[in-house]
Amino acid sequence: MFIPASLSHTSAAFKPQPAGPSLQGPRRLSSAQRPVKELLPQITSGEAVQTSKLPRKNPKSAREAAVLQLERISSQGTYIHIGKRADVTEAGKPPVNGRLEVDARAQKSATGLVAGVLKSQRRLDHLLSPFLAKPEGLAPGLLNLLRLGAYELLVFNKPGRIVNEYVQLAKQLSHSRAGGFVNAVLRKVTQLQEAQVWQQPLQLDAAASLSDQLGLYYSHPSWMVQRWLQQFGQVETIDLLCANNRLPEYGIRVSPGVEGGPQGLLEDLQVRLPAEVEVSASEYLPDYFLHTVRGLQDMISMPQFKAGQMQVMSESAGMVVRLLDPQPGERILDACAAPGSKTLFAASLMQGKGQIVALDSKAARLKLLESAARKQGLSSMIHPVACQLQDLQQQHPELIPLGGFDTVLVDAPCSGTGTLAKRADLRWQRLPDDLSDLCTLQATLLDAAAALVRMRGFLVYSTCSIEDDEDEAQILSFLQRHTNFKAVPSQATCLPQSVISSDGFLRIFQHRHGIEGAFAAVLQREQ
Ligand SMILES: C[S@@+](CC[C@H](N)C(=O)[O-])C[C@H]1O[C@@H](n2cnc3c(N)ncnc32)[C@H](O)[C@@H]1O
Repeated sequence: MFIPASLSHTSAAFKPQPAGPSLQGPRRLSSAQRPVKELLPQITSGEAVQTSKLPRKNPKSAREAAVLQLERISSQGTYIHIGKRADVTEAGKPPVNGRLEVDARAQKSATGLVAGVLKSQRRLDHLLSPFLAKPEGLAPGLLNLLRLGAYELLVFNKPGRIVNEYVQLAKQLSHSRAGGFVNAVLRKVTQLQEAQVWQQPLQLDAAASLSDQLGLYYSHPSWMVQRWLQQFGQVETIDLLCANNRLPEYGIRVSPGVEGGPQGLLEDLQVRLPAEVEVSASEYLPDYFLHTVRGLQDMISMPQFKAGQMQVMSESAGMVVRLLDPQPGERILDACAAPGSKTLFAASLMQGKGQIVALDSKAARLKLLESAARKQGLSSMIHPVACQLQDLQQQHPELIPLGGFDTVLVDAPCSGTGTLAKRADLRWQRLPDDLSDLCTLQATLLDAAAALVRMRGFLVYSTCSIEDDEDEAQILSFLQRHTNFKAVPSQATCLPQSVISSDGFLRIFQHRHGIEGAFAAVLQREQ
């Protein structure tokens, strides 16, 4: 079956073109696709390219920085995306290889290359594999370098002379003979570039599994695609895969004290922002957020950002806080708080009155929350605690108000499948078994949280997942275990109707709403 280009909703990086050969690899290899081993047996089968060194500590160019970032992701799972401090990893620690020496522009283009390679990885590997005698034996440094070269050639259609840049990089990072190997492989890739292989539209083969074919073409793991096919059907799954491959857009929360709110800030910013920046008031939370389609780096280099007048935060996360509806004077427990964007937004709505206990099991991530709270002048309202939620009663009984908290937020650890456009690496880091482990943890956290809610108080559960098991099914199962709680349907008073499901939950899908996928439910304790 042929999927017409109009169904593909592709980004610039995935522009469909008129008909071409099937996405299944050719059955007979053309000369362009014969393994390089036949040309360079002494290299591909030898030790030289199997033992490439890690890149230097301080990269000098965007491409070298990109290899370094890809190495970090493979070895430490640390993905640094635009909008995050480049010297702090997801775990809240400085990256082991230290600061990058490249300037901000080169760093930005390195980050773009890395995200592009990660989002195209499966298809790139498939196209590279006929040229590699033993792809699994290649040192990761060299494989990542080939992926980057193939990405620039095939997706960006860069001229063939960039092959030489990758050859020099391979020699510098690895071994002089690796240069010859990279040259041979990337020369083969330029032949695929000339044949416009990347631009060929998806053609489905009835004999092969749909999830494998979509997974390969749109570079996602087949198990994820399989789940979404069951949940959404074929056409919507393709929309979802395309949405995950688009460039991410970012929400910007505007601090409450800013004169004129988001609109006022926008007018202030427009005087200084370069013309190519695309930013407007948020469609979903116009009183609190801006939405940046392009130019986040420019936004965060503005003095208003440094002065704490705006913070990077997804509008989906913002809507969870609107559901939480924090009121001045309340005692709130944010049970999975770090790095703290929801705690900070909630505190900023409480007009300086009340207290939020910001608990998280990871002390390093809580440090980020503490420093942001200081910067935003909210420290006096936020009490950070490094502790597992299940241990709070035992370890810190003094933090629990008599009768319980007015509201407890469980922003649970989850698969993050709503955030795949931003977290380009996540699709490869998640494994099918993670889902059942995460569901078990989410249920444990919900049970522990239930015991901390006061009578007639609220429990708000949220995820940035679009998986039913972690969302609706998790809540239905909680309500069966805790018959003293009831679900409170969300009203369209503080949120647009379009994000509220027929069950009354907050339900955002990236391909339907154009912002990060998320879920939230409000539950009330009745007895
Ligand atoms: C989705 S993140 C929270 C994001 C945060 N609410 C925000 O808006 O910035 C989930 C958090 O749960 C924390 N966590 C995991 N297991 C936990 C546990 N047993 N008790 C408390 N926190 C836990 C993780 O360390 C992680 O920071």
